Amino acid sequence: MTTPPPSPLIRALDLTKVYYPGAAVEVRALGGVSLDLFPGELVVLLGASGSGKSTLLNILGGLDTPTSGSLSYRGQDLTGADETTLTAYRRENVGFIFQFYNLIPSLTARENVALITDIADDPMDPAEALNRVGLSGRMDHFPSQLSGGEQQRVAIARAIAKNPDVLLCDEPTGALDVRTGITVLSAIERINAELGTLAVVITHNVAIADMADRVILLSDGRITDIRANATRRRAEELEW
Ligand SMILES: Nc1ncnc2c1ncn2[C@@H]1O[C@H](COP(=O)(O)OP(=O)(O)OP(=O)(O)O)[C@@H](O)[C@H]1O
Repeated sequence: MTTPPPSPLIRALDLTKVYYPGAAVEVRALGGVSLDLFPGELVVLLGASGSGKSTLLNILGGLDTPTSGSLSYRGQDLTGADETTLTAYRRENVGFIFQFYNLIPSLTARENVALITDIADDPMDPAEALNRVGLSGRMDHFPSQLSGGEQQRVAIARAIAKNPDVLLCDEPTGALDVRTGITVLSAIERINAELGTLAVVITHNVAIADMADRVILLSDGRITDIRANATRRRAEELEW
């Protein structure tokens, strides 16, 4: 008897995205992307600047809608969903991390995380979320009292505190030096391992691809290769 393949958590079929930034100007950011993402995997989305990585991630997370194609989450079709449905999808299932941390300067690390846990259905304690990213000793610090890497880890704690199934990370180390970037990638790796959160990490840094289960290469709005790493390198071992 053969084991049936696992069901994808997110399925994207033939996604296109066309922007019209000015009269008679058309930018085709995605040219037909099909992709299955599975529970618990760590995926790196690799591509040059302008290849469509952020556009794809934003559509996968319900922050943006495709021009054509379809998107489903756990078999629920989200294509053409209204803003209320997409907001519920994001709020219940998706944590986002961006290059810049977007923390509220007048709130402590714990309070920044609590902003989310206060409105989530089944959140973890803010202290637990901060502990999971190695910041148990920094809970009552304000963002200005934290390093860039620590601020990004607060942002990760905020993203995971609502127990999402999906963590979407857009250039999470883009503003950080190598050493600090690695502490941030280690935190993402730990969340993926301990909570089984599907993690998708956008980067243009080839070295980061080694920490993934699968690497998806994007070029000119199309997937040009999907490869599985036979073994994953630990974030701690990465160099660039
Ligand atoms: N709101 C928009 N209006 C017009 N064009 C856009 C818009 N957003 C993105 N684009 C264009 O779509 C293409 C893909 O952009 P996207 O930001 O997805 O690429 P990226 O791979 O994430 O790039 P980077 O690594 O530089 O962030 C680019 O040519 C970009 O200029």
